[in-house]
Formats: sequence, structure tokens, C-alpha cells
Amino acid sequence: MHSDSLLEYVLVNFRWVFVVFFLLPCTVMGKVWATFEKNLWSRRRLTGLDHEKKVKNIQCEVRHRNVYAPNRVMCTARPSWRSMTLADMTYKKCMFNINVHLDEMISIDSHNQTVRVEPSITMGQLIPILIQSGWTVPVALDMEDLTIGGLVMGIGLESSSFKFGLFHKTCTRYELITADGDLIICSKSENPDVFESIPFSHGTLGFLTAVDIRLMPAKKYVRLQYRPISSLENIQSSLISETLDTENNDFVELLIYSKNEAVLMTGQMTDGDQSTKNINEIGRFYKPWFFKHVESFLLSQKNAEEYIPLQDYYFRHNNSLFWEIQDIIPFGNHPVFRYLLGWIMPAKVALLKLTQTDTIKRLYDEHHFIDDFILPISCLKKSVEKFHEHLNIYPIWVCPAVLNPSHGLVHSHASVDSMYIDIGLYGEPNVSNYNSGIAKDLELFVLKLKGFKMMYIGTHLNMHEFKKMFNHCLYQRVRMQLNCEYNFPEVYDKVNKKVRR
Ligand SMILES: Cc1cc2nc3c(=O)[nH]c(=O)nc-3n(C[C@H](O)[C@H](O)[C@H](O)COP(=O)(O)OP(=O)(O)OC[C@H]3O[C@@H](n4cnc5c(N)ncnc54)[C@H](O)[C@@H]3O)c2cc1C
Ligand SMILES: NC(=O)C1=CN([C@@H]2O[C@H](COP(=O)(O)OP(=O)(O)OC[C@H]3O[C@@H](n4cnc5c(N)ncnc54)[C@H](OP(=O)(O)O)[C@@H]3O)[C@@H](O)[C@H]2O)C=CC1
Ligand SMILES: CC(C)=CCC[C@@H](C)[C@H]1CC[C@@]2(C)C3=C(CC[C@]12C)[C@@]1(C)CC[C@H](O)C(C)(C)[C@@H]1CC3
Repeated sequence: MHSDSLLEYVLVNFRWVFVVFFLLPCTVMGKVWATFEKNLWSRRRLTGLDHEKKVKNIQCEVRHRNVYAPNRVMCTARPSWRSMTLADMTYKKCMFNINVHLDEMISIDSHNQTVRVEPSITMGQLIPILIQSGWTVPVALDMEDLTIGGLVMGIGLESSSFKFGLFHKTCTRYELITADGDLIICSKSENPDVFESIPFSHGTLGFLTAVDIRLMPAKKYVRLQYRPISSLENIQSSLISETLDTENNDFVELLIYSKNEAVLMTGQMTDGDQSTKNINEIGRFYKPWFFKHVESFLLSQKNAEEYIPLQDYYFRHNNSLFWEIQDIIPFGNHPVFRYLLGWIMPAKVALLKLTQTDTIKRLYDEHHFIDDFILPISCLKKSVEKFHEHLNIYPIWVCPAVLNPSHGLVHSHASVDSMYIDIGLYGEPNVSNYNSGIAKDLELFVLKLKGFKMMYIGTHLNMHEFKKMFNHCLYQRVRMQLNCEYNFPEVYDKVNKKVRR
């Protein structure tokens, strides 16, 4: 066998060998390096001045492009392999790349309870700093590598979104560099139209350089209740009633394990007291994958309650990349593996992406389904039945989120706040007639139910359908106002499947 094809064969069939013996050690070395760099070399704390200098450099880059390459529309220079997407963002190759890699926390304003951060800071960097200072954010995302900029410019939601909405709803101010190289501030009172249009605009109105996020006091634990439920009717009605109970619940999440079986989780942030028992530090390296732990309550058919340290709770799906890591390291949840090598998990998504071959990509394309659909909560039963018929993938992640009737791209279709659910389907379809063409049918199904879809995978919808799903009226007006037409692409030109391969 030719040496290239041998390597390909090993990478496809024994990806775990490569991941366990090469990528995991690389990830550890990366972590050691990052700690070393932060602690020894970059002792300086960021001051407002440092941030201003970096912003000026970006403004210069934009103005430089305006003189020397006005024909090429702009996007960020963040390489595709670093981003939390499955496919390559091929549009980056023909656009003018501006380096906006600003990744520090700027300041905490305890009086107004906000934190100002640069956009490339990740959840994994931000949350530990905040928790150490006694704070947290209302919507803390579950994967460490997600960036604040990506969550504002895309969308983000979590198990607290039934109370606080999508991630951007907790942001109070953005700093944006426009196509002309000017720096503008956007908030509810300053440039309110731009403020409303930025979420989901995927960097097509300007470059974010700072974001203010609301803070709330952190507590030590999440008291989490697990409740196994059977039958889709019961699952839907129980979920609806828990999302209405915003007094008692801080977190609501559902994992569906088969067409008629699910575990509903509700949680409260608490400091506990001296009598607090049942503390489960699920973030410890030897602990089972979270979705397997939750499944154990379904198997035993018992309600249960545990106290989980706050940070462990936030990143509960990080170690197992929801359930995607089981396809890469099939024995990753075996106790022997966990005790021996669990401490170097998880593999860095960026490294996994950087080293995936074309064959792996093709195999994922043809035999794997990954997507998130956002639908009105009343459509849960109908949607799960549809997804069961066409995909039959379990577990299914269900996360409720309240949407407001704004003029932004993503909004509630009713004239009042309405409860939606994110339905996440990740895995290998178990139906005999599966083909990747089904993805478009499912998007149309969601469009018909007045739902949305996340764009980290891209979309098969055409421009007309896409505009029906996301309200473009205000967005178009703001694009005119900010002179975006020949300087930034339209959102659709960044998220359609032709440019995400
Ligand atoms: C195998 C490997 C794995 C790695 N894994 C990780 C990882 O998991 N996590 C991690 O954080 N880092 C990782 N790194 C390090 C990472 O590659 C670099 O640290 C990172 O890319 C540096 O980014 P930067 O923003 O400093 O920009 P640069 O690397 O300087 O630039 C990024 C891009 O921007 C373009 N660019 C720069 N300036 C301009 C300009 N003025 N105008 C237009 N375009 C411009 C460049 O052409 C380049 O394409 C890894 C590196 C390697 C080799
Ligand atoms: N729980 C959740 O809610 C999860 C959400 N996601 C999705 O992942 C994505 C976030 O991943 P992440 O890797 O952080 O981000 P990405 O690198 O994927 O960026 C997402 C978009 O935001 C734009 N963007 C990012 N930073 C800036 C900036 N400073 N200025 C202007 N535009 C910017 C990018 O523009 P450009 O194309 O120019 O680079 C890109 O279009 C989101 O789309 C989110 O929906 C994924 C997993 C979980
Ligand atoms: C709204 C929510 C909660 C979304 C969760 C999305 C995750 C399940 C996605 C985000 C990034 C993601 C697409 C990824 C992958 C699986 C699904 C992930 C983790 C994997 C690891 C699958 C294997 C691939 O070869 C590769 C390594 C490129 C990707 C990387 C990104």
C-alpha cells in the first residue's frame, strides 16, 4: 500500500490511535504552554490602553484594505480550523482577512454588574476567572472553545436560556469597527438599530472589538434534579411546565434517549450548607461522560438529586463533545481509559479539525448528521416524531430558550416573548434510506413550523427561504447605513453550504 494511503487508512479506521497517542499529548502540551505564557511572560494585566492600541491596529488594517484592496469584501482572519464548525469556511480564501484576534478580559464593573471582554476570549478562559472573582454570566455556554465574538455574531444558548434568552440578550454594549474603519459604540441607547442587528450577523456589519456582558453573583453548586419520563406527551408537558417555573428553576435541560424515554433535568444555583451531601464533581477526569451518567437514571427509573460544582455543571458536555467523542474514541468512557488517560481529555477540537483528512470529511458528510433546530416548544412532539422517522439518532439534546419579538434577524414570531426549544441531533442516522439530501427537507420542515436553525453547520436553504427564516428588514437598513454593501458579504454568503464544505 502506498504510504499516503496507509496513513489515510489508519486515520480513518483507527482515528483513536492518532487521537490518543498524538493529539491528546499535543493538547496537554498546548495547555502547559498557554499556562506558561500567561503566567510567566504575560504578567501584565490588560489595561484600557492596551485594548485601545489593538483596536487602532485593526482600524489601520481596515483603512489599508480600503485603499489597496477595495474590491475584496472582508471577514476575520480566524482560521477555519479554530472555529466550532464542522465544515471549512471556504469563503475566507477569497475574502480579505482582517486579524481581530483579541482575547483578553478588559475589566469587571462590580457596581453595574458587567464584564467587558475582547471577542476572541473563550468560555473556557472567561468562566474560571469570573467564578474566582465571585461572578458568573447568566448564559454560560457548555463548550470551552466557544468565543464570545462567535456567540454574539452566531447565536448561543444554554440550559439557563429559558430564563435569560439567547446569549446576546445578556450583552449590553458592543464596540464595532465599521467598513470605513470607524469605531462605534452600540447599546440600547447608542446606535440602537445597529445594536439590534449585530446578533446573528456573522461579522457582516463590522468587526467586534469588545462586548459588555451582564454579570450575576456565582454560587458554589447547581442542585440538579434528574427525572426519567416516558411518552412524548408527558415529556412535552413536563418540559413546558418546568420552563414556566422561573421562580424555582435556574436551569432546564432534557435528554431524549429513545422515542418515548427521556430524562428531564432542572437545577438551581445554590451555596449549599454544611449538611450538603451528594456532591458530584462531574468535571473530575475519571468521572463518566455526562450523558452516560444521566442515562443511568433512566435505566434505574429513579428520580435523583445531586450537587454539582458550578463550573463542572457549565462544562458538563465538554469532555464528551456532547456524544460525538464516542465515534472517535469508542472506549473513551471505559473506566480503565478514564483512570489512565482521562486526565488528558478532551482532545482540542481545533486540533481534531486541523488533522482530519478529506476522507474523514467525506464520511462525516455522507454518514453523519449534526445540526440544531430551534422550534416553538409546542412542536416538540411533532418534531421528535419527524426526526425519529428520518434520522433515528439518540440521544437528542433539548434546551428551552425564550425568544423576544425584536426586529433582529432571530426573533419570536409572536408579538410577545415565546418559549422555543433547541433540538440538537448529533450522530449516525439509524434509518436504512438515509442520504444527506434529507438535511434540506428537515430545514424546510423547520421553516414551515416558523422555526430557525443554528448556522455553525451551514444551510441548504436558498436565499429566498433563508430570508423567510431570518427577518432581513432592519439588517438591510443597517447595512446601507454602515456602508457594508461592497465591503462585507451578506450573511447568506457566509453560511450557505456552497461556502461551508
Ligand atoms: C498544529 C497546531 C495546532 C495549534 N493548535 C492550537 C489550538 O488548539 N489553539 C490555539 O489557540 N492555538 C493553536 N495553535 C496556534 C495558532 O496557530 C496560532 O497561535 C494562531 O493562529 C495565531 O493567531 P493570530 O490571531 O495570532 O494570527 P496570525 O497567525 O498572525 O494570523 C492568522 C491569519 O491572519 C492573517 N493576517 C494576519 N495579519 C493580517 C493582516 N494585517 N491583514 C490580513 N490578514 C492578516 C494571516 O495571514 C493568517 O492567515 C496551533 C498551531 C499549530 C501549528
Ligand atoms: N451551545 C451553543 O449555543 C453552541 C453554539 N455554537 C455555534 O458556534 C459558533 C461560535 O463558534 P466560534 O468558534 O466561537 O466562532 P466562529 O469562529 O465560528 O465565528 C462565528 C461567526 O462570528 C463571526 N465573528 C467572530 N468573531 C468576530 C468578530 N470579532 N468580529 C466580527 N465577526 C466575528 C465570524 O466571522 P468570520 O466568518 O468573518 O470569521 C463567524 O461568521 C456560533 O455560530 C454558535 O452558534 C456551537 C456549539 C454550541
Ligand atoms: C447548540 C449546541 C449545543 C451545539 C453543539 C454542537 C456540537 C455537538 C458540535 C460543535 C462543533 C462540532 C460540530 C464538531 C464536531 C462534532 C459536533 C460538534 C462538537 C467534530 C468533533 C466531529 C468530528 C470531526 O472530524 C471534527 C473534529 C471536524 C468536528 C469538530 C467540530
